[in-house]
Amino acid sequence: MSVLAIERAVAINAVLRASKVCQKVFQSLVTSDTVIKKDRSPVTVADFSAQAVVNTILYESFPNDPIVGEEESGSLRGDSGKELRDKVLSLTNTVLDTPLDDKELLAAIDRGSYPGGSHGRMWTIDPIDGTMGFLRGEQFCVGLALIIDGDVHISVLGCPNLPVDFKSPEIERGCLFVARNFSSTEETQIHMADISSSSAATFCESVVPTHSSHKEAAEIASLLGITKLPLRLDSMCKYAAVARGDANIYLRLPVRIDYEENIWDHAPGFLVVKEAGGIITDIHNKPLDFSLGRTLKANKGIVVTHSKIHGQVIDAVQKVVLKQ
Ligand SMILES: Nc1ncnc2c1ncn2[C@@H]1O[C@H](COP(=O)(O)OS(=O)(=O)O)[C@@H](OP(=O)(O)O)[C@H]1O
Ligand SMILES: [Mg+2]
Ligand SMILES: [Mg+2]
Ligand SMILES: [Mg+2]
Repeated sequence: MSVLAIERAVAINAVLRASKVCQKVFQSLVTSDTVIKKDRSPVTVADFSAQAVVNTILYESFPNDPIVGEEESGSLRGDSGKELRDKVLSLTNTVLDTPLDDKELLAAIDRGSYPGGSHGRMWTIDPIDGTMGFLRGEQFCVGLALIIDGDVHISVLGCPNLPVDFKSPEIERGCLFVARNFSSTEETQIHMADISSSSAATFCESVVPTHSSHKEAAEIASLLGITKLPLRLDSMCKYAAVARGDANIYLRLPVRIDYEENIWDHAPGFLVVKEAGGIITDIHNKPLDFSLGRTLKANKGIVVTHSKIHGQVIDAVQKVVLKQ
């Protein structure tokens, strides 16, 4: 059996079940299923439930592994949280083999409170990445990664709404990306599209302009001679799109100087791209450092490309963003 084969299988099971939760909610979401967090971002019953599902499944197999998860159970507690808690609980129990009670649900969600760091094993989970895309009925994903001593070793991205083929999106949707170790006959190996000149590239960016500067991305595209329209996708589906050749560049350009990217927003996508042959750095051309806690404190922004054009793209990014 290959290295970390059990972790890989458990992670796939966890992400598939959490993706099922998201799909169930997706068809019947109402306003009261969503709360606005302190940073004014939304979180839905599906985010809480998907985190409870993943954390429960991880705990069954790896009770000693800490978890860095996006969500916490504060708004599900007490009398004020009862309505939401009941919804999250019944949703969670539709996909688990052994049902949880109230207390176990809250404990499962809060098992994601690990502060992160540079030593040993830890999982990181984004139960729904692209919650705004999820609410719009567009792209979102469930992202899970295993980090050991600061390096990402396993990652799984469940993308329930992603077309299997962008050329015919109406035919089939729903993709699961797994890194690393291509293994079975049911899996298809993906690669970055080969490209030698950045002018021929398609670039990916966030849908929401407060998550990544559209204006600066357009200036970078113009410097590189790119004429194709950007592919705007919510969530780590952007990493997946670049990894399988739908696009060639993913730019995440800081809008706020004080914003630190979360490790769960990038570790799962990072390994999918890396294994498909891509290069991932920040706008300073520094490698991403997942060993510094819950955020990528030492990095600013994200630049993902094929190795052949990474230098050209970084030069353009630095001219526009850093005025170098
Ligand atoms: N200011 C700022 N800058 C950069 N990133 C931010 C910012 N604010 C929030 N976030 C995080 O963005 C995550 C989703 O962004 P995406 O680019 O993947 O999707 S989107 O197109 O913007 O919806 C989103 O992840 P989810 O909360 O899991 O959806 C946030 O963690
Ligand atoms: Mg969020
Ligand atoms: Mg996210
Ligand atoms: Mg999220």
